[in-house]
Amino acid sequence: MSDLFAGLHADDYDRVYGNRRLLGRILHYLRERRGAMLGSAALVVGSALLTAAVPIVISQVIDQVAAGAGLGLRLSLFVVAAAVVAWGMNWARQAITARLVGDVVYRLQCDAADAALAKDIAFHDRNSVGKVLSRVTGDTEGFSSVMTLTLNLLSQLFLVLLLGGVVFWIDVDLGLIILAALPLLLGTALAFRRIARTAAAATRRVMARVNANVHESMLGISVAKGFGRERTVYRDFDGVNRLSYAVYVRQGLIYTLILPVLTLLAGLATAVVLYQGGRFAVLGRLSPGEWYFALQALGMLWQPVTQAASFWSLFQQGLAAAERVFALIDSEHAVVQHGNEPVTGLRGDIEARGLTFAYGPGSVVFRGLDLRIAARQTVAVVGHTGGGKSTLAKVIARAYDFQEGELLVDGRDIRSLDLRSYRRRVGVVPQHPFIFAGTLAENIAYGRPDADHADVERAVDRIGRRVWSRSMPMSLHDHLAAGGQGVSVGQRQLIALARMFLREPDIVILDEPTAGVDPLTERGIQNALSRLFTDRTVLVIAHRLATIRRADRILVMREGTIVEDGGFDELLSRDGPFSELYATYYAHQRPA
Ligand SMILES: Nc1ncnc2c1ncn2[C@@H]1O[C@H](COP(=O)(O)OP(=O)(O)OP(=O)(O)O)[C@@H](O)[C@H]1O
Repeated sequence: MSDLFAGLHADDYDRVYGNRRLLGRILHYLRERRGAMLGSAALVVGSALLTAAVPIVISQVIDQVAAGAGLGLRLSLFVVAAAVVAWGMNWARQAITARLVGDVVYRLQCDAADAALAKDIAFHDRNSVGKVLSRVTGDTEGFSSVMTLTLNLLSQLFLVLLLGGVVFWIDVDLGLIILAALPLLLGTALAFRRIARTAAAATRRVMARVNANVHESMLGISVAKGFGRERTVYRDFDGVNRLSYAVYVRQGLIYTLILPVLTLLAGLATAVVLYQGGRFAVLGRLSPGEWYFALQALGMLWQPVTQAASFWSLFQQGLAAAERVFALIDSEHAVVQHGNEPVTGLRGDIEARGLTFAYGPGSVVFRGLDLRIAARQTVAVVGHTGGGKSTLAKVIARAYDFQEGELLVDGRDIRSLDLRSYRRRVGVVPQHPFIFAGTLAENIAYGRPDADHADVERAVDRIGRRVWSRSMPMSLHDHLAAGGQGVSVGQRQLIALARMFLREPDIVILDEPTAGVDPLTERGIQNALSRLFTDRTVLVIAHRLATIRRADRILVMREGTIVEDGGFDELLSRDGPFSELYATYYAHQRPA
């Protein structure tokens, strides 16, 4: 069994909080709802007093009857009235609790979504969409149940203290008997606590894994179908599902032990109080009414404790869920800035000095890289796959932080610049630009929501009306689906370029698509690119001959090192890595 769970270890964003820290985080959210908490506390006191009054009054009635003093109709009516008012108070308390929990969960979901959005790309590389989704939604819901449960239990705790106090007041020895049983019960519940909590954490993680698996399978369903790999996808799912089954069964077996053990202990304690209370009553130390009250009080005392234990599974799952949400909110950013100097505009001078970057232990991409790109230069980065071209671009775009060396932009340490305003001045055009749900115009204006329709039209003009209207049959008002179904690679690139023209970044980082577009569209894209490339620094991961010809400078990357650096004609004449690359890859391309 232990091997089976070996993969379900906590990762960086899944750390285990100590109890005190976890409580502190929960209280942080409750503190803001102080008014509701106070109202709820007042109702707890009121309803507990009335609930406790009922067995006290009944014991009085019993004693009156035993003493032959009549039925005590007024006292009986009081019992009814007290029960009704206590019910009303309980209802009001639960209504306040529902509101309170709703408010806290709303805030928690906002914070979790905000944290997920603020995380750097390194985080999103390591955590699948399904995993993040299950934290922002499923885990916050899990936490809401633990809050409701805890607030209800806290209200019962007050009743427990009240009833316990009255039993002590009636007879200290009887009180001590009940008190002696409590540690036994609590000790047993606590013994289950640790093991149940570990099981609950494993359950949440395995659920996140199942969600992530289904999500990713569905994302890649067209590729899977294209290669006829549905059975493999199913087998992968089955593996995760079997693990989930095993984790759930183990959790179920642990929880089924808790309630019967606690009920057994409760039964034993009742027998002792029944026997001892009966003896005291026979000896005249207790009245029959007091004996009845002690038994009633014991029943009412066990109730919240056994309830707590029977809800233990939910409680543990909720705590584990809360822990995971807080871990997401509290996790540190991989991209760390040392300063926040605002960036209003960049000349676009980029310099790397002894730059070392690794995605993780053992995956160093470049070590001690030196590079200088002058402002307004167009630099084409070429090289075999896996050479580190995209990684260099991502580090300059500040999607990832580097480990050693320096990266200067306009002579300023990149870490001293305000991240948000720096990113605003850097435009990234990925190979497959993402299309959001919305109109074509909204997609173009994505990076500048303040842009009006005339701005969008101007951006399209800068791409070139002829190429635009030839390649884009849809109008600017047409609606596009999220993910861009029905939008071709070339169309995506044109949309992304229009986004850049609208945004006017000072540094452009562009990853050319490798998928072929027709020669006419390619020529259109190339013309648009040459307009985009003027007056700004451009780093382009080039796959097209036309692009590398247009570049001021070409960098050839191999295994994280720049093996050649120079102009097109210069490199071609050298008979080095570039001319080799040219002969095998670029020479056959038609000039655009
Ligand atoms: N997110 C990641 N986590 C870990 N390793 C990565 C990650 N992305 C890339 N790598 C590794 O870093 C190295 C450089 O990858 P990079 O994507 O920068 O190469 P590239 O030259 O852009 O390749 P291509 O032309 O295929 O896009 C490769 O060995 C790759 O496996």
